[in-house]
Amino acid sequence: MGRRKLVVGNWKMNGLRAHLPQVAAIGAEANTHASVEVGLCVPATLILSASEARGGAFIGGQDCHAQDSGAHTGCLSAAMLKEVGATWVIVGHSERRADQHETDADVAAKACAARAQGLKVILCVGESLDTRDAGAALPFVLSQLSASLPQAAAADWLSIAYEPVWCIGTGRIPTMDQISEMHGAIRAALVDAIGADGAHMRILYGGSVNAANAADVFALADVDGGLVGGASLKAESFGPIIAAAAAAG
Ligand SMILES: O=C[C@H](O)COP(=O)(O)O
Repeated sequence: MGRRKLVVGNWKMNGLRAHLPQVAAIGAEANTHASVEVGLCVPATLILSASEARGGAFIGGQDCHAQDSGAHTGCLSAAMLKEVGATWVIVGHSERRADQHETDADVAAKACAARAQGLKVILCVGESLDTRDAGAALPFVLSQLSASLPQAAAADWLSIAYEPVWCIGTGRIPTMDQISEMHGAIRAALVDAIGADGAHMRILYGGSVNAANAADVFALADVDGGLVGGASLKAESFGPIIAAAAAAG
């Protein structure tokens, strides 16, 4: 469907100013693979300086509040992220769903708030190991997707990341058949929910993506790139993942 590969690093709660040379190196890597859209979602404290060092990569935040402003101590609005240089934001990461008890409705509201500020959004979904082992991964993820999908969802500003919780930071990934099955089901659900534009929306795989498995994952039909945690912290590990996306076309 002509979907451009999208590879995004999520630095989570990692990175100080001393790590900015890695942003520059990854940005330079992005420039050598123009067929791939590359981004880094860094800690909010680094967004401004990372935006100045970003090269060919975009800079994003890792969460935003659903409100534009107000009495929400410690929270950041989409407008605040945008003001310091973010052009994308992740919402609904499983770590926030677990640690901050974010609901599907919260996630949908955050996505809408980001969209209202002109930010592009990566919306995360994914099942736990218990759910996978119970044979309920597909209905769980599709239900989560349906309930988290924001109003006016469209491929030009929204991407979906399928991140099985049991694969995040564990070194485990699903089988290629399991990834294909889930991404195909998400694709069908998107077309069902928003119509033909659902065929253009990018669906990323996330969870222990590394240089050794990226080529196989990115070659799958409905995998349009990756959301990468640990391996995105350094150009030497993220660069080969970007290159694998470029090779997969
Ligand atoms: O947002 C990224 C994911 O949680 C994946 O993290 P990971 O690549 O360290 O497993």
